[in-house]
Amino acid sequence: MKKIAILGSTGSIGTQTLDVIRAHPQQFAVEGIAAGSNIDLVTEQALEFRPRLVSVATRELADQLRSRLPQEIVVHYGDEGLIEVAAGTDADTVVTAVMGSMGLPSTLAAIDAGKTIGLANKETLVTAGHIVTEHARQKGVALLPIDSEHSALFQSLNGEPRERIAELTLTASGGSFRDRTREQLREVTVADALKHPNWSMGAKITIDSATMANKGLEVIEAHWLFDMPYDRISVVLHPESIIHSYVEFVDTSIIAQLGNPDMRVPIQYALTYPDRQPSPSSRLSLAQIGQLTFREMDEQRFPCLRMAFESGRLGGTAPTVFNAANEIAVARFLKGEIPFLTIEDVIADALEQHEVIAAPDLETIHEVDRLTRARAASVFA
Ligand SMILES: NC(=O)C1=CN([C@@H]2O[C@H](COP(=O)(O)OP(=O)(O)OC[C@H]3O[C@@H](n4cnc5c(N)ncnc54)[C@H](OP(=O)(O)O)[C@@H]3O)[C@@H](O)[C@H]2O)C=CC1
Ligand SMILES: CC(=O)[C@@H](O)[C@H](O)COP(=O)(O)O
Ligand SMILES: [Mn+2]
Repeated sequence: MKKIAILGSTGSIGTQTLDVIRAHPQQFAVEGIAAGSNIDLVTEQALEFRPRLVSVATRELADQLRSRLPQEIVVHYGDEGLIEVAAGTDADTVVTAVMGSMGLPSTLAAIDAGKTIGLANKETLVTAGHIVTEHARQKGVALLPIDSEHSALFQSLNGEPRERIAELTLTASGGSFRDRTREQLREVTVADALKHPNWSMGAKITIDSATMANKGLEVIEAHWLFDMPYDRISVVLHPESIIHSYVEFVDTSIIAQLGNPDMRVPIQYALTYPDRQPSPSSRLSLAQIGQLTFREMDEQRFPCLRMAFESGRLGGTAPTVFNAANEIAVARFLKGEIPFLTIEDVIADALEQHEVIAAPDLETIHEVDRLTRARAASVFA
């Protein structure tokens, strides 16, 4: 029986991870779950899966939760609680499914405790990729991708050595506004932006898909996960989200992973790896789909992707700034404080004013993240 802890159990990835576990009760047990403030759902989850540890965002929520749960389930809260669920249980695998670089300390704690990581929280790798991968290397811990594109690349690579790889290509759906002109983007609403054509996901990543920042974060994520230089990572528009990404090898062969857009498949693969198990996901019929389409990526149309590539190539603290500015800009857009196109202005402003620091330590990353957030919160008000 594999023991699992989930950071962000009440979110889109967290609930789908529990769906996978529910479908395989003989194979998985839940050791710990951490959530933010959805107290009703986390109560239900704790009563159903009986983890040893549960954590929520605040002391008040923890007090409420304790009164709803049997005594043997220990309830923690706050940043320490999240770290306790990441590192303080007997879990073999920790699924990192909180949103944003707030997931960095708990991901590092899980790695340092020797846990296999099912990595959904891409922002941790973007903000501190060299530190996360170095901790994993030193501890001999696997970072198993959950992000659909990276799971596809991981499956397509199938352990082939780096020198046989010519290029990694990430597919991009184009998000909610893929067929709108930049002029039309001036008027879009939050409700429009939250309508992703293919995937049902949390709000922040859905906006990232619409700005193409998601693909930018994923390029940097691929760089760190697969130790690949940026000039051997590319992005192609693929509106159907059926080919989840592909690898071209040096002999020109291309190997791809395909499937209906359903996150339970990559989540399950990270939990069962290297095994495969039946999935409740619907089977893909290419004959029914008829055709798959592809388009060249236009970096003028999607400047967030260009800025992500630039940040990745600059390295050091540049991706930290890209990520922090994006997180704040998206939160402001979701609150109705700034228009959609200002998201990219906030990121561009943050990158322009930042002097990149090479090989930053953790303290420097935290400080750059903090300063970037402070500026991004008030610029273009
Ligand atoms: N959704 C998807 O299909 C995909 C997501 N990802 C990545 O996975 C990550 C999660 O995304 P997604 O599931 O969509 O996000 P959601 O917004 O749906 O979920 C975020 C989770 O984090 C929890 N959380 C918030 N604050 C805290 C806190 N202080 N302590 C502990 N937990 C907290 C939330 O709890 P609560 O709701 O209780 O407040 C919720 O469980 C992101 O990094 C995203 O980029 C990657 C690929 C696909
Ligand atoms: C499901 C998943 O992995 C998301 O990151 C998804 O890739 C978003 O799709 P696009 O960013 O391609 O719109
Ligand atoms: Mn993805």
